[in-house]
Amino acid sequence: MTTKDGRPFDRASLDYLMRRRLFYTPSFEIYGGVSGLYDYGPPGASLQANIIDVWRKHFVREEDMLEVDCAILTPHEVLMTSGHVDQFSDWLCKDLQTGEIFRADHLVEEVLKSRLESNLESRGHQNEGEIEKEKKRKRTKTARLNDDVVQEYQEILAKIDNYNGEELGLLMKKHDVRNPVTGGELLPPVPFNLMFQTSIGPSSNAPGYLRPETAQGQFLNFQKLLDFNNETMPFASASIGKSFRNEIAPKSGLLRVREFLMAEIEHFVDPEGGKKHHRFNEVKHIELDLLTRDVQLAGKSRVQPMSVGRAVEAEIIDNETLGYFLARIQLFLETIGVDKKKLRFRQHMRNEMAHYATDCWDAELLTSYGWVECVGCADRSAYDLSVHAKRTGAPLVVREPRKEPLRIEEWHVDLDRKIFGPKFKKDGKVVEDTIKALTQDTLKKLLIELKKEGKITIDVNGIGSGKVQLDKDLINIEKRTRLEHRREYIPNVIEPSFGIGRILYALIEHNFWVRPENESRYVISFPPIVAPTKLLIVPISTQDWWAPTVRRLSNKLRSLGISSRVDYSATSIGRRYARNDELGTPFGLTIDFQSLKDNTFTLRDRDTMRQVRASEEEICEAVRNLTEGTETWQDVAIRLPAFERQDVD
Ligand SMILES: Nc1ncnc2c1ncn2[C@@H]1O[C@H](COP(=O)(O)OP(=O)(O)OP(=O)(O)O)[C@@H](O)[C@H]1O
Repeated sequence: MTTKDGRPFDRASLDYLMRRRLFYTPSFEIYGGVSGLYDYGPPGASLQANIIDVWRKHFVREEDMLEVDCAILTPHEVLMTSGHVDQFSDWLCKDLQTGEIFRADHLVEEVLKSRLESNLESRGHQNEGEIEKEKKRKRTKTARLNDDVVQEYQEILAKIDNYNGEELGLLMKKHDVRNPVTGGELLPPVPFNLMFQTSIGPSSNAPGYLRPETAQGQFLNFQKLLDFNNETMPFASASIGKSFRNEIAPKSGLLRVREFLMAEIEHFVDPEGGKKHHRFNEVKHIELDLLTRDVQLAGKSRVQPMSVGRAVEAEIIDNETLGYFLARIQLFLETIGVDKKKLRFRQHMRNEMAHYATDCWDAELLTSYGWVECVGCADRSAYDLSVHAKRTGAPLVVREPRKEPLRIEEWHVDLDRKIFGPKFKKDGKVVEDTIKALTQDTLKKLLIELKKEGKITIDVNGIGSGKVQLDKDLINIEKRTRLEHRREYIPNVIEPSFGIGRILYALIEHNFWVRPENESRYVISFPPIVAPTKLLIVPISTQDWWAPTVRRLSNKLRSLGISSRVDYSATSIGRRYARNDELGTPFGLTIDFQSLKDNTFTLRDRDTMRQVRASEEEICEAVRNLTEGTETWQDVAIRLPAFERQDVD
């Protein structure tokens, strides 16, 4: 991977910077830490808050979404109904000898990738001495792979999210995947549920879980939200909050953790009429880099750039609403500063999706750890509302008056009560319920039988012989027409689901670079909109006489809604700027002796290190425009006089 300016990306330096400047740090570190748990320090917490702020404006406010904040502790029954208790699992395999535990799909991926890499390396060594080659072959064990095996490995890797436990077990056997450190054999993969279980209340007989996603709370409140929205469809709810997953093997810093912030949208849409979106026209020209299901099935990872309009038209993306959100996700990621060249949308393969989903795309960001899913966007159909409604009896449905009443012709059953009651006595209810539950097709067939035989026989569970005979004096079946004035349906749900920690980390990687003229000077070029601090105020020396001016400027900036920090430290201006370049602070304002005389200040741009000098009013206005995004640095540099001062240490 390379940085924005095309130089090799150096993860070790970034990791060091993250810790040193307290972007984030392992939780409970002085107790030895717990893997997969992190605390955010001041710049990290502020960056996260700013990303969330943009998210709220971009999605919730822009689309009048109904934001909710639901309980994290979730009763067992809810997650049983949603399918999480039985299915929210990853596959783990254990090394009996060492007791080590691996996540099966990640292990297969890592082992095959490393074999491919060492195969490439060994080919590169073909001209070296025979002894050297032999040593290398022994070390890497599988170094010489023939072309068929290379192709097979590549195909497996392209579909790695697609395998179930049994298939992963077979792959491990076939390709001799073992404990990478000891070479020990592993037991076949078994499912491991990712939810943290707990009990609610003192009696410990009310089992519950920490929620693994925020979605369920939104589904359970559907009817109340629909009512709040004046029964108007479509509408979306949104929620920002912590979710918890007991990951088998947390790794890659913030990318796979056990507690993380999610921002999720549940957009409820009428399943009839092709799931159109009334604002689709606004986004249909937007180009997305799509990695389609078909390309992955062919074992490839080539993206196809395509406008979202074309992709929906060609039925590559299932429907307009899903396409609309994919485009909006891209716009959001670009706004916060994600590098568009490092963004792609990967379509899920059929058996990778939940069985009820009709289509699903992940927004993946390229990081030094490879492509990482940062936003999932799925069409979950009517699954969630249907299962909760069925389990609880709550009507999670939309009832709408029809513009024109619908004429419905249907088969109807009449029973002669005078004969029915005495004939079936205590079995009457169960017989009647069974008749009521007969489908239209069955009734049609029974009518033919009734006409022909003068009687019909139906199966009834739970009574003596399991069958009852009904003759034509007792039952009448006929077609009737009724007018339906209201329509009732269960909405489908399109769900964009954002993992804020993954986005935050990828954003940092995409904006991290090193000044070519001084390799120890790191910069993070956050756009002002998300930068933890927008402006650094730097008095030229530590004396007290700057204090009134600093106070006045700070107050003024605060009243303009611009977050600033003052650096009074006794080091050189250049050092102070460099420290803030590392924090991603986009602008610096210097107060010097000239400022005390004529109330002019200099303003420095982090990325170009260029400076301008102007009056207090002009500088404050420029800072406001720059942070609100109504002006760029180039605009300001044209408008205001340049100032030449080196960033000297
Ligand atoms: N363990 C985790 N750590 C950090 N973020 C996560 C984690 N699991 C999921 N997310 C984030 O939540 C989003 C939505 O969750 P979703 O259930 O779609 O993820 P997932 O498909 O289970 O992810 P993965 O396959 O990587 O485990 C993801 O796109 C990701 O950004």
